Amino acid sequence: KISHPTYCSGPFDVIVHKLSDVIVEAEHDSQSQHLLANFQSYVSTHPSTILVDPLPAMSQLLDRFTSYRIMNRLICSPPYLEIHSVDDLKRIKLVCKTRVAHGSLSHEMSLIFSADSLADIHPPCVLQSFVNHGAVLHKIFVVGDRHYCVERPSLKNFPPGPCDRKTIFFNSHHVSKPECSSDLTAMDEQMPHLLPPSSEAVAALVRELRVQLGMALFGVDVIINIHTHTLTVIDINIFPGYEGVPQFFPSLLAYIESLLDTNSSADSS
Ligand SMILES: Nc1ncnc2c1ncn2[C@@H]1O[C@H](COP(=O)(O)OP(=O)(O)OP(=O)(O)O)[C@@H](O)[C@H]1O
Ligand SMILES: [Mg+2]
Repeated sequence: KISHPTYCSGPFDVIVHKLSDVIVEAEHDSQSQHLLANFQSYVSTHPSTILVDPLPAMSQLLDRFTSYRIMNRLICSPPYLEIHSVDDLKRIKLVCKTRVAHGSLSHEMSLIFSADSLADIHPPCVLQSFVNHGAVLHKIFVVGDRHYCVERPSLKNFPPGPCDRKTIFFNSHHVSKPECSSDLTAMDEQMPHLLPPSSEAVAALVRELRVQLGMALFGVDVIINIHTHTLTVIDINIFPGYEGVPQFFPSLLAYIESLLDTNSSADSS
């Protein structure tokens, strides 16, 4: 619609958009490229229009190579696997995720249980250590300077030690959507419910991520390691579906108002 002259006329004070699909499609589709170019040119020729969120910042989250590097910078350590003995190669547990982080194919994942099974992966992809977390995912939804935490089902624990399991292929949306139930999320053993992450830790994480990403609307998926109780970020999402967050629209409006206030006081000074 943006390419239509009447939609471009504005003037707009603030633009909130969800162009993630278009950015992904623009890789191979000229109509999407055209739409993005029009959008960018509107933004460049209207510097007083506030854009939530800038396209380059969003693009970072569409590529797991980039977004996982940002995620890792938070704790300032490169990812590594400790391989103490040849036996360790038989007990690795990895989650394999596609490089592209958005769109239907991006949710096709696999769990790898041995070095031999690395033959099952389809690059480009990331391999992340699988962390036992008691099948509870904490989704944090960020809306400007506010954020909300929602609990969701998640992958169950897998016993430590060597195992000869074959690769498990799964679709992430079949394990962590609000109402979904799957064999992969049903815990076999009684697992004491871990405390949710502390609100201070979550607030600090969100603050840091907002700076690193330069974005206002995004989601962070965190789990709690059942062995170390460490808060662990496993994924960052572009403009997530804010279902389960009834405060989304009021918060978005409050955020937009605060942007406009800041803008008008900057104009008058
Ligand atoms: N490192 C990990 N350790 C344990 N479980 C993991 C790990 N990474 C992902 N998972 C499990 O896989 C699910 C999907 O992971 P992820 O959030 O990366 O996928 P996604 O397709 O981006 O999903 P969404 O769009 O809901 O964020 C998580 O909800 C969690 O249950
Ligand atoms: Mg995700």
